[in-house]
Amino acid sequence: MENILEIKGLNKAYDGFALKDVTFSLPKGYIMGFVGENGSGKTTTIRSILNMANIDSGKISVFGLDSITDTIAIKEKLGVVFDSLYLADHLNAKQIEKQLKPFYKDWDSKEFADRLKSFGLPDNKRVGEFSKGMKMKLMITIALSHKADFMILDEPTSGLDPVARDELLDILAEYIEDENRSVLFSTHITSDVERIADYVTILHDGQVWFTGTKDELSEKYVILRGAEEDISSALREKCIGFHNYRNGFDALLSTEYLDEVSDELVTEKANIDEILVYVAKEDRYERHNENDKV
Ligand SMILES: Nc1ncnc2c1ncn2[C@@H]1O[C@H](COP(=O)(O)OP(=O)(O)OP(=O)(O)O)[C@@H](O)[C@H]1O
Repeated sequence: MENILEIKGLNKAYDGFALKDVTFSLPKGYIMGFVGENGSGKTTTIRSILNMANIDSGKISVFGLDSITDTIAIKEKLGVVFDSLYLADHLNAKQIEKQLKPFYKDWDSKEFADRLKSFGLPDNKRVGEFSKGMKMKLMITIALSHKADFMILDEPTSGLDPVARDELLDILAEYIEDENRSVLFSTHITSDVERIADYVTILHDGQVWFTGTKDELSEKYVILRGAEEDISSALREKCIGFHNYRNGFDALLSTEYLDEVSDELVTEKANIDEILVYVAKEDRYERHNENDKV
């Protein structure tokens, strides 16, 4: 399977935060949801892909091209949607087209006009007066008009109402129907990932905690519940985000340890939101223990 995006051993340090050996890839024809707690490094990774951050080490390829030396060729076929509009507020869509067109070999004015119409976007209103959903649609219109084969969206659905979100997800799902195209989108709304993504990458504290298909993720972890006396200390050690409360405990467990689960304990499927919460709890638990040692 051909990869549209390959990130290998990406390291990027800021004061107090670092992306550590970030490695994942996205095949052509698929949508990847990019998730992780606030400050886990999603935007920094996206900025690294776009050559907007000076990476310390690692290699990033987009369409098989190098993200640093082939930036111009990559931009020709890459559509970028940020949650804040990067276009001049005082211009209308028509004027924006005029500005952008010279930068793209394959700019398609008919596609631009047709998309504006189908998205119900006026071409004579200043984009500064657009709603958030309208701005998202305009950025997507631009990506489609220069025939982008890969769309990277940083939190595209945050702040959209449920109807606009639903519409945006439909647009992305339709976009990859042409099997040569892919989408990478970061989000905190994991139900959007459950709904349209084929692949998921979970970033935690600057590191890839999981990358793979959504099915692999849901097969890899379960929630384990029960009374504390029914779990062996060996199995408890293997739990992620173990949390005990008055009537028992819950934790995330890798399915590779299912044969160690006693009959008294209960397992349940875990959704992405739940997985993220257990991963964060594990971290808090470790930190708490470190504090205990001091
Ligand atoms: N230019 C910068 N200079 C210094 N630190 C930075 C810079 N950009 C990001 N950081 C730090 O890097 C860390 C990761 O930030 P990043 O925006 O990549 O996370 P994120 O996963 O996108 O977060 P969120 O979900 O809250 O948007 C944060 O601690 C942030 O303060």
